Amino acid sequence: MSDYILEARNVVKTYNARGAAPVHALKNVSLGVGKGETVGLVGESGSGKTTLMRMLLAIEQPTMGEVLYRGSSRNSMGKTELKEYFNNVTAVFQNPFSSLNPRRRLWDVMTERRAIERNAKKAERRERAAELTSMVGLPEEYIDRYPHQLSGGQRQRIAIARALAEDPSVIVLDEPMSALDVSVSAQIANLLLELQESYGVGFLLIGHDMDMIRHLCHRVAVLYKGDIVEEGSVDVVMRNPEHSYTKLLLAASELTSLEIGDLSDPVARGADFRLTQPVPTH
Ligand SMILES: Nc1ncnc2c1ncn2[C@@H]1O[C@H](COP(=O)(O)OP(=O)(O)OP(=O)(O)O)[C@@H](O)[C@H]1O
Repeated sequence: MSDYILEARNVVKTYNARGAAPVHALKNVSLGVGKGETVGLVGESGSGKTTLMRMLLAIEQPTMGEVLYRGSSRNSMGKTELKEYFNNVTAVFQNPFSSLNPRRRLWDVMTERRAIERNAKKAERRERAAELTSMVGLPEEYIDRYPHQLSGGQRQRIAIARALAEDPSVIVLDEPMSALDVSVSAQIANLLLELQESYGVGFLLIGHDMDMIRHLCHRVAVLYKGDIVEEGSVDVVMRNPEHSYTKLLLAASELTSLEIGDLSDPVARGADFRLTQPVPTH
């Protein structure tokens, strides 16, 4: 048995639309995330990243192969195991402007699952929401706000807080910084590092930004036309990329670093912005 908390094993996904040729979105993909580990998943548009994410979150079923949580196949899970899987494998999506229900206050947004799964009452939910808000570096009073009263970075913090609500083992992050500007992205990256250090949560980080992947990930996998063409520790892959697409991504990131500054620069990374510091401005 592997040590992965969440794992895709030999996953194939083919989309068949009537009258069109089948789309082989995932050909035979195996990828796992261990406890407290951050795995980067990179690949060009259409390579299958979202499809793999949907399989791992059990939003869709693979055509072949399986998804396992703590070694149990999703297909053979009973009701209790499924509940544990859904509480333990959560997600943060790309766009914090569309992923939070605009008609609900933040305490309600963050603890919805607690209400459904545990029939938790309002007082308990508000208490948990206040804890979560401070875990992600926002003032507790924010729980009574609506999403539109927050900046993009603050909304993404709330989306992360919502994903943390039931103490998950793995969070799948789908390009969580892509709608944010560089300095806010750097602050969110620091928050992820701190959350991992404090709570041992594993991350699957989907993205294109090789600087961010280098900064946050232990391992990286490169998806290309539905296959993982390269996988390994970030250091090895970045220093010695083998596949031409990996080389291309790295070359592109070198160009952007020249334009926007290097993330290894502590100021550009927002390193002075820690959870222990006062209220964030973004
Ligand atoms: N429901 C679907 N029906 C048919 N084809 C689909 C469906 N979902 C995805 N595809 C196809 O599967 C392939 C992989 O798509 P996917 O969205 O997983 O790529 P991606 O790497 O996430 O791309 P992007 O970075 O643009 O989001 C694409 O060719 C896409 O058109």
